[in-house]
Amino acid sequence: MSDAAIEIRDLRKVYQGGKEALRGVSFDVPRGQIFGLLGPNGAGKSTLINILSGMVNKSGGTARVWGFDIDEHPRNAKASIGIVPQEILFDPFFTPAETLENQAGLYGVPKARRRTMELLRAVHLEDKAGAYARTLSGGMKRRLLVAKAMVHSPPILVLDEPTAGVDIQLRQQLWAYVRTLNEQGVTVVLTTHYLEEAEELCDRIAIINHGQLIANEPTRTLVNKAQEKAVEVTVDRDLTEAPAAACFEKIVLKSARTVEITYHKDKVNAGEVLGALTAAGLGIVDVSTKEADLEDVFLNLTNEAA
Ligand SMILES: Nc1ncnc2c1ncn2[C@@H]1O[C@H](COP(=O)(O)OP(=O)(O)OP(=O)(O)O)[C@@H](O)[C@H]1O
Repeated sequence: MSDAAIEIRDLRKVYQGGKEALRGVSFDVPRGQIFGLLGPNGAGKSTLINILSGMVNKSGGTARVWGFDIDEHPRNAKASIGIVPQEILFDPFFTPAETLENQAGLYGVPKARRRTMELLRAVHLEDKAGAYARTLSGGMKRRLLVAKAMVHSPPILVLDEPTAGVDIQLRQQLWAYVRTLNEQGVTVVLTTHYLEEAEELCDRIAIINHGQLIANEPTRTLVNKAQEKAVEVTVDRDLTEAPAAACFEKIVLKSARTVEITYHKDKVNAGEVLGALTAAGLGIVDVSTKEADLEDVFLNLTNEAA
């Protein structure tokens, strides 16, 4: 069996009407990781996830989930994955406990192996076990969806835009739970528009744009690819204007003695940037660097691809 939790090869989807949502996407999700699938609206992320969960039929290519081909072993493939969908859909007249029991029944989980209360506790909903689903807040419903995706204890959990409409505190709780699951061995795939979140959580990130894969790398490597880097430098005297040098991409006077300099790290290094300040007759008192964030990488890559 392959080491990948999910293996996707040349996956294609053409919707009725001719829209090409996926144009031959191939990648692996390694087991045990938190894997981020990023891309702008309409890039094809939900289509890809819906193909894995059996909700959308692919037009071409292959996909294996936990080693099971989705065409040859659809039941095993489905049993290996828990999906938290983008849309919140519940029967409003079931309570959270009933919702989980029903889902467990659907997956054939024997009564003795059901973990309804344990799951509700994990998502901080134990005190809502008997409340109608319609009385839950948006964030609570979202957490119930995560619990629902885990009732059959799948080795892979997929979250499609899980934090849309979830406030910061609940988001932190949700991520804490996702991290705990991951520490227990669950492979996690998440799609998100929150690049910072992907950067903070994911071991590896793939980016799709217009139905094509444009990046698939460890998060650190991807972040390192951002070519622009900024340093904030405090100098030893008041400045009336920002000094100029050829190696600065941009320089901004932040206060009388502080400048922020942006440079291309593939063209110059920080030493040369600071050297240019010294050459201008300034003494350097303090330096702090600003890490490039994923937003920069993402914009660079999507622009390149366009
Ligand atoms: N059922 C459908 N019929 C026709 N076109 C569709 C259908 N579902 C999605 N599409 C189109 O396929 C493309 C990919 O959509 P998809 O929902 O997979 O993107 P996404 O990356 O998940 O975006 P978002 O983050 O906005 O959900 C879009 O252009 C979308 O309009």
